[in-house]
Amino acid sequence: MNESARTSRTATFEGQLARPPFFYRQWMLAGNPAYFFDRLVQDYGDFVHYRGLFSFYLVNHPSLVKQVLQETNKSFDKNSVIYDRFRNPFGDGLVVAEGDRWKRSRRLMQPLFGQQAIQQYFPLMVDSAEQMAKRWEAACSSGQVFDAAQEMNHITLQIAGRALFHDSFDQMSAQISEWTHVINLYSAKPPLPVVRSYWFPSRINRRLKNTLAEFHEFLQQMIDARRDGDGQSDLISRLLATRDEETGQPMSDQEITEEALGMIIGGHETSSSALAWLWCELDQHPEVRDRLHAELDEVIGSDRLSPDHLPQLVYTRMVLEETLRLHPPFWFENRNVAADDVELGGAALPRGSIVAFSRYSLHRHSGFWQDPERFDPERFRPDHEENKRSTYAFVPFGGGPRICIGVHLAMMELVTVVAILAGKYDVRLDASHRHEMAAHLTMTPKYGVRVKLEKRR
Ligand code: HEM
Repeated sequence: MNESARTSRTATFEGQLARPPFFYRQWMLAGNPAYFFDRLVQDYGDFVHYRGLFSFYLVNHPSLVKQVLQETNKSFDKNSVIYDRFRNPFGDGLVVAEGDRWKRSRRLMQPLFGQQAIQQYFPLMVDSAEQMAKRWEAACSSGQVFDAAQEMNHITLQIAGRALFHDSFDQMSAQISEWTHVINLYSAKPPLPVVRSYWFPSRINRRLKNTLAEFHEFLQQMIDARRDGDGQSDLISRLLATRDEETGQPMSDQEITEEALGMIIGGHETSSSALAWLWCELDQHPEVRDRLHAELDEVIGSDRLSPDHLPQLVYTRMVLEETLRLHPPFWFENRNVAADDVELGGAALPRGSIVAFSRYSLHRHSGFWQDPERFDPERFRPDHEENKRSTYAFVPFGGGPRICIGVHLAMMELVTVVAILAGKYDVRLDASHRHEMAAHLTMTPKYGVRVKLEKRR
C-alpha cells in the first residue's frame, strides 16, 4: 500500500467544494445514475455542488459522510423531495419518519432486532433455504438454466413475509409479491415535478393507490387476528405487544401497518440484490468460491445448519461484506439540510438544500481501498490493514442514529442462505449471462443472473 493511501485513511476532508458547469453531463442521469455520480466524483473530487435539473451537494469522503450520517436528526433530516416521494407508500414509517415519531418508533422497535431477539427467525430462514435447495434439485439434474436473481427475490420475500406474517404469508405469497413489486416500481421512479406528483392521474400512481388499499386491508386483517389471540407468533404480534417505556402506550394499528410495509420492502429487495451479486462474484472468482466451499464443508459438513455454526463462518461473512462493498444494495443516500448555513467540508450549506452520496463510489474510493475494483474478501479479515480505515468508508447499512435497524437480521439471513445453497450446489453463470448493472432504488444485475447448477453434496 502506498503512503498517500494510508495517510488519507484517517484524514479529514481537506479539499474544496467544486462547482461543475450547470447541467454538467445531466444526460447521464437518465441512463445509469450510479455511473453519473461516479463520473462527478472522478472529474471533480469528493465534494461537488451540482447544479442542473436537480441541484445537490455530493459528498464522497468518509469524514463528510460521517458528519452527514451522525448529524442526521439534527443538522440533516429526511425532508427531501426524494424521501417525500417514499412517504406515499410508507406513510410515517421508520424509514421516512422524523422527529418524535421516529424516536418513538425506533425506541419501540429496536428491541425486536437485537442479536438475541432475531434468533427466533433463524429456523424459518433455514427452512426457506432448504426448501429452495430441494426445489433446485430438478434444475440441477436436468441442467436447466434459470435466473438466480429471481430466486433470491423469492426467498428473501418469503423470509421477510414469514417473519412478519407467519403462516399467513404462504397463503398470500403471490398477492404480496405483486404488491411489493408495484411499491418498488413506484419508489424507483425519480421525483420529477408534476408528472410524478401524487395527485397526477398517471398509471403508476393509480396502481400504487389500488395496491396500498389492498395491502392495508390485508394488514388490518392480520392485526385484528393477532389481537383476537389467534396464537400466531410473528413480527405483527410482537409489534402489537410492545409498550412505550416512557408512556406505556402501545403502537396504533396505523403505526403497525406503516412499519410492516417499510420492513417488507426495505428488508427483501436489499438482501435479494446482495445475494444475486454474490453468485456472480463467486463464479468470477474460483479461488474465493473454493475457499468458501471449503469453509462450509469444514464447519457444517453434512450436518443441518445450526445457530452455533454461524459465528464460525468467518470467510462466508467476509465474502458477503466484500459483495456489499462492490454492490451496495441501497446505493444512494440523501438528506435535507435542516438548519441555516450548516457547515460541511468548509462550506456553508443553505437550509433546504440536498446532500447526497453514492455508496457505489464511496466503497470504491481509491484513497481508502487498495485496488478498489478488485473483488477481495481478504479486506474484511479482522486483522487486515484496510480495517484500520474510517468505518464510514464502508456503510452498506448506513451509520449514525438511522443505521439500518435490520442489520443483524440481514447478515444472519445472508449467511444462512449462502451456507445452505452453496453448501449443496456450485452455482455457475451460464454463457447467456450478461454482466450489466442497473441502479434504481437498489443496485441489481440488469438482466438477472443466468445460472446452471452442479451438485456438491
Ligand atoms: C442487505 C440488506 C439490507 C441493506 C443493505 C439495508 C440497508 C439500509 C440502509 C443503508 C439504511 C439506512 C438509510 C439511511 O441512512 O437513511 C437502512 C435503514 C432501514 N432498514 Fe435496512 N437494509 C437491509 C435489510 C433490512 C432488513 C432485513 C430490514 C427489516 C427489518 C430493514 C429495515 C430497515 C429500516 C426500518 C430502516 C430505517 C431505520 C431508521 O431510519 O431508523 N433493512 N437499511
